[in-house]
Amino acid sequence: MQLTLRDICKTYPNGVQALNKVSLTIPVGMYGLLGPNGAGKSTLMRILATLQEADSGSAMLGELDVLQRKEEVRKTLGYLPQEFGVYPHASAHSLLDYFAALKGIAARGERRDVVESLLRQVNLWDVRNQKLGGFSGGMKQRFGVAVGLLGNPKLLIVDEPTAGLDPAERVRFLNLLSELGETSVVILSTHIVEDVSELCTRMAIINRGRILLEAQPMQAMEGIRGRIWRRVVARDELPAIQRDHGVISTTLLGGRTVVHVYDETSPGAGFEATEPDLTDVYFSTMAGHIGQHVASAQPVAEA
Ligand SMILES: Nc1ncnc2c1ncn2[C@@H]1O[C@H](COP(=O)(O)OP(=O)(O)OP(=O)(O)O)[C@@H](O)[C@H]1O
Repeated sequence: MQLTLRDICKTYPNGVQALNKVSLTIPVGMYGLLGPNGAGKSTLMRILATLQEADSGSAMLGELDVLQRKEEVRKTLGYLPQEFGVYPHASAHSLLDYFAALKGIAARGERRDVVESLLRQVNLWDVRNQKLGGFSGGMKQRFGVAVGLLGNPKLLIVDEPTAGLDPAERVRFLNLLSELGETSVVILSTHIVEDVSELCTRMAIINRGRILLEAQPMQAMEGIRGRIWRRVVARDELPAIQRDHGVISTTLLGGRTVVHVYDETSPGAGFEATEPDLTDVYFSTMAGHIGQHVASAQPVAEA
């Protein structure tokens, strides 16, 4: 089973074209959708979660038409939005039980078992009777995952999940997600490159409503090997370097500026070749050095 998107378009009434002919093939596993703020990620996630209409295009989950058969999709869908509003006075146990009932798990015994096993899975069983209002951001996220997993979804949509999590909670959360990618299509929308490089076997980069690159992270990094050059520069050298070279990113390291340049050959003295990481893939794509035509030229092997 896979999720196949074809030419999905969405323009908001104010004229913003949030999605422009988005086509993707998303197999079972963890799939990263990476892009900057305003790229269109949330719009696409909401459309796939049946919360918003596309103007045109199609989305098929196996044989199921996601854009038309909304009721059926909802039965097999888990959605973890950017902001997960919880009822602060409800306990984790009572609220999950309530959501389970809404999801159609009617028999009380079955519901009790499902709720217990999910709370254990997300490591909230010990605090099940505490009020959600007192939970940390990470605990709320994990509670959101438990809600998203009700009914064993075939399609799980996770929108910018790690924003605001401290490093330990983030690791715990990503580990939890990676367990899920074994049997379902899991789409992780994020602007954090590390979330994708740590978790996803496949990914796409989106900007201004367009898919710029569809690739496997490892292959994409391999594809730009030998073309990423690094140089540590003084701040006043930066404008000249930006003018003369294809600078894809500048970062600070211990107060110094580190420049990464995309070039087929050495850009000159002072630059050293560096092992590309997914951040280089991301910025090379955003700068237009690599893109759809490059990725599609390579056969995509099964993960
Ligand atoms: N309801 C709306 N009405 C008008 N424009 C909207 C609406 N929702 C989003 N947009 C615009 O559509 C574009 C895509 O927004 P979207 O929220 O899908 O991006 P995103 O990639 O999820 O960004 P972020 O990471 O900031 O949430 C942006 O230009 C945004 O301003």
